[in-house]
Amino acid sequence: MSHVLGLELRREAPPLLGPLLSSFPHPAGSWPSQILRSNHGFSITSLTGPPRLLGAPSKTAGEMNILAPVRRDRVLAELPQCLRKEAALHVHKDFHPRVTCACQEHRTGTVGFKISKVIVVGDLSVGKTCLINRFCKDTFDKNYKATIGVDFEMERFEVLGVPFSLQLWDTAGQERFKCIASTYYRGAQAIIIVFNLNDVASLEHTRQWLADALKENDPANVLLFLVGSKKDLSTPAQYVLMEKDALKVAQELKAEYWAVSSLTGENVREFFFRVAALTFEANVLAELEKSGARRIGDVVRIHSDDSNLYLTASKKKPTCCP
Ligand SMILES: Nc1nc2c(ncn2[C@@H]2O[C@H](COP(=O)(O)OP(=O)(O)OP(=O)(O)O)[C@@H](O)[C@H]2O)c(=O)[nH]1
Ligand SMILES: [Mg+2]
Repeated sequence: MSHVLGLELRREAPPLLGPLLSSFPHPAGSWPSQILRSNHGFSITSLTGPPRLLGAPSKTAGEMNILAPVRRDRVLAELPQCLRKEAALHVHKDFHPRVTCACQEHRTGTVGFKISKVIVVGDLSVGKTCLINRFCKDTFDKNYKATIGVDFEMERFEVLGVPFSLQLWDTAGQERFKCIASTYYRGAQAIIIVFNLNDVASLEHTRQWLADALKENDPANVLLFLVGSKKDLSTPAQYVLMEKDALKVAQELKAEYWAVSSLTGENVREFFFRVAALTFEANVLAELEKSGARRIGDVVRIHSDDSNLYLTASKKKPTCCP
């Protein structure tokens, strides 16, 4: 047994734990992944005081319950549809045929063991924390408590019969905590940029939030979502006006547009299911491309066109199922 950075480690790891934890939350991709990539077969048995930075996530591995079974209401058998066709990552009715086929034939590689990182950014008080809490805990707090640095939630899904996990990173919108939060941007597979549907300045600022997040991530490998929050506070007429502007920004950013209310729950579940489904789809396509390239012993493409689904999903013909 050994202690590394406050983690009590034991050899004899269950085989699934390595890949699961290889993307465990960590500042700038450092500690747990290094431990678990060391091929010694470690497993985490308890946490004896991991390094606590100001603003670092408050949860421990035990609290995260990383191996929790998938809840019945997190099972996706079909592709959830976009909100607005004008600003969607793609508008296909079903999952990519290659993805469906791979899932049926159990050829999804390591996708079922991976945790995909999703970061949520946007101005202070736009409702990022409430959005995550509405989905993950089905709660809503009307009192504003600023997020200090970052926090995260884990959500387990089953997509087309394959387990799939999202790590939702809730970041601080307040300027003074921004530099802490931005150290957690790296390695995101999806970026959710939130603005307040009742505050046009927060929509304007989404460009800067995205630019900052993309400093740490390859634009070709992330899915973008632009989310208008607090829909319950707009009258229908106000909403229509704001939506017009928001759709333009979403098209400019190549992001999929959503409008939600964490107070009423409107569109919250639909939105996160869409995020899970599209992230899963991109992961499986990338995995298939990787294994295909390996099989023919040719060039391994690192950047999959399919992972950037905005308007490009129909570029390739499926090679397995019709
Ligand atoms: N009416 C209404 N209020 C909301 C909604 N979502 C959030 N709020 C309120 O807006 C305030 C800010 O919400 P938070 O979720 O804490 O905002 P945040 O974006 O996480 O803020 P920072 O952590 O400072 O970046 C709180 O008082 C919430 O109750 C919503 O959908 N409708
Ligand atoms: Mg917050």
